[in-house]
Amino acid sequence: MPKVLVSDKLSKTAVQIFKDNGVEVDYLPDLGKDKDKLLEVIGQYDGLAIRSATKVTEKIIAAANNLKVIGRAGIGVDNVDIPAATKKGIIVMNTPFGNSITTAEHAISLMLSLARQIPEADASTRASKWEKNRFMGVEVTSKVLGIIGAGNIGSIVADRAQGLRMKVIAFDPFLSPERALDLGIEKVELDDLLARADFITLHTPLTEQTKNILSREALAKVKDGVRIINCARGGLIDEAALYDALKAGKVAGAALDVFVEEPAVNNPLFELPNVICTPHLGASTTEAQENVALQVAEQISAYLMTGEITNALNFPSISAEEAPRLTPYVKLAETLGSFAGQLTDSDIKGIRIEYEGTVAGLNVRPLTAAALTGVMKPQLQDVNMVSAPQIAKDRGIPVEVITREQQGAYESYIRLTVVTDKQERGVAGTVFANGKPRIIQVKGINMEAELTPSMLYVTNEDRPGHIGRLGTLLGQLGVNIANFNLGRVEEGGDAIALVSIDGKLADDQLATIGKLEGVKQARALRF
Ligand SMILES: NC(=O)C1=CN([C@@H]2O[C@H](COP(=O)(O)OP(=O)(O)OC[C@H]3O[C@@H](n4cnc5c(N)ncnc54)[C@H](O)[C@@H]3O)[C@@H](O)[C@H]2O)C=CC1
Ligand SMILES: O=C(O)C(=O)COP(=O)(O)O
Repeated sequence: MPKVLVSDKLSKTAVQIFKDNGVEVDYLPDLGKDKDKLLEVIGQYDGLAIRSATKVTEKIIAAANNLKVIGRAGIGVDNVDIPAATKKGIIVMNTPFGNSITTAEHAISLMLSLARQIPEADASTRASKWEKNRFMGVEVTSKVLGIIGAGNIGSIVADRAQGLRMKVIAFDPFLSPERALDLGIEKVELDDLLARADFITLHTPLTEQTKNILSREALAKVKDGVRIINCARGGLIDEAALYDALKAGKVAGAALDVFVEEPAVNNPLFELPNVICTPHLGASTTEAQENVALQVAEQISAYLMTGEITNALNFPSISAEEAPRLTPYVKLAETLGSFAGQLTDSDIKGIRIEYEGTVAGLNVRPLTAAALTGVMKPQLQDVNMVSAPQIAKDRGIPVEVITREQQGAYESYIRLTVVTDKQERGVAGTVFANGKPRIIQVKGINMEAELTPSMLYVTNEDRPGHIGRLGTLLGQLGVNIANFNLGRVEEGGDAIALVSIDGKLADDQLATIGKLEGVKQARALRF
């Protein structure tokens, strides 16, 4: 039974869902904050469910020897080292929609709180000061709201702001003009947004491009008296520059749910009266926490129990309907890759994968990942479908994928070609009705062979007596033949024998076969 650790404060709904799906679960919501303890125990788990408090660093991933999936009950995954997880073959998934309404509502709440100085007015009233004249606010109706990042949350904010009769403009290089039209917002450049917005709200992930998007220079360009809301990620604003702009009155107020350092303690911004702070509460409503906990537990369970992949950030999705249809082709692709990989001794210069017939109409990305896994496994034991495409990329191996939906002699087939300095070696296969992969061609030579756990691959010249000699020699070596498959280019030309044998061939047996008259090459293959 797979075992999952919940190391952050997720709704307990998640625990029940794991149990209902036959997954063992340890619910230790404070463990994520203790990185030494996490390091100690992570090796026991197949799955890890987190929010933002657990930092899944390269060190944690290195120790996570059984981990197959990390599920983020929420959106931002900047607390997970995704490249390290990918290299170790661990799927990283999130729940991209479960808390977006809640977070958008938090942004709107903060905007209105800023406009009317509600936290300060509340504190003053409780202190029995009744400072009616001190708290003069601003209306939001007809004001310009500048949204940086009009994705899931940004577009909900736009919708709610339009309900408040605001004019919404947005800077987002990936926002299409059609989508902007749909949302009823004006797509603008960043400088334009800075110059025009009365309120600016940030809704991008933290990336190399968005880090300090509100830099000192950007803050110098804002409209005097702008109010800024950040419910996305701390590093989007240069906090020191914001401090100066608030002090100087250039920025009239800022409402921050997220900070460069979290938990935020003794942050200089706390000293300023025109700043409202919340402790990363954007996603904290009962509804959102139920949504994300339920969703992440379902997603993690589905992956561990059936191979279904949803909302993975480092692997293409595989739906519940697709998973069973893809399974035999995943096996075929990996087998073809393994066949070619075991025969490849020199540096790989390129890999070509052709899908023809029905298979070409399926989701071929997981199949390509499986083929690459097969090719690399003989050299890298730990490679899997998640890590293989990244490893190929890191090694500069170009991977070409060709799909042709029209059917040929077979309803579906896959051909994989590995290109090295010395040669191009192609191997093709199909899946028969029993779901088992079959080899149908090796190096352009047609044959039909089922792949069994232990096989002998022999290339030779097509000469009379060869089969007899090979069979006799195998008998003398005490090797039992389970199946014998043959193919040749033409009479007297290059030929191949693919022999299923019982047990494993020893090195000296293989060397003896290699010396047999007419044999060009003899290799032992394992599947
Ligand atoms: N405070 C909290 O508790 C929560 C914070 N968040 C954070 O909110 C942020 C937004 O989340 P979603 O809307 O779900 O993400 P999303 O991926 O749907 O939208 C992000 C948008 O940012 C845009 N973008 C990317 N690079 C950009 C750039 N250089 N300049 C301008 N726009 C850029 C993208 O095109 C996309 O439209 C994330 O950082 C997420 O972690 C999400 C939930 C809760
Ligand atoms: O979903 C996100 O990106 C969030 O920032 C929410 O964080 P949390 O789960 O509340 O720690």
